[in-house]
Amino acid sequence: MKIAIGSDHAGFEMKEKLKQFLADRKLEVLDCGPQAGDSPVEYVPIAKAVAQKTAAAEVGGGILICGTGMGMSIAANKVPGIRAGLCNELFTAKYAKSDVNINVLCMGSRVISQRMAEEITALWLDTPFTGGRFIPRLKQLSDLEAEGSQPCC
Ligand SMILES: O=P(O)(O)OC[C@H]1O[C@@H](O)[C@H](O)[C@@H]1O
Repeated sequence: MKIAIGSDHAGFEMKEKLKQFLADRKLEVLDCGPQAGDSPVEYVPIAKAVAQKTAAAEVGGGILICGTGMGMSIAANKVPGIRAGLCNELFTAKYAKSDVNINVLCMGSRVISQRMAEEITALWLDTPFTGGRFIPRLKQLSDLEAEGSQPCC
């Protein structure tokens, strides 16, 4: 499986180490930038690149890292087809995958350690989607996405 990854300047170092972590797990990595972390990088274009590649099924999933992971998750969720989840601890990571089947994992490099980021990434990769009662809930999410901001009442 191929994973797209991206960060802003705050997440650059964590991204670089996660690339190696993914490669060690025999995963192909598509780096959507940046190529250096020594100057400011806006998170929105990077989130857009990773999310669009994920939504287009060019990759099997995406990982985004900024200071908190919050901006990245909000930006990625603007792309149709994306279920991005901000996971800075293990419990959320497990259920974000089993129940919500998030296709983009977002983390905060100023919130968690590299070790925790790797544990969260492994849990996200290894936890299967439960399916069953969660499938109609995901359908409701995509229906809501299709509705957009049209007033319903
Ligand atoms: O380094 P500065 O610009 O202060 O902060 C960048 C972080 O602030 C938030 O937008 C994001 O989490 C981003 O990573």
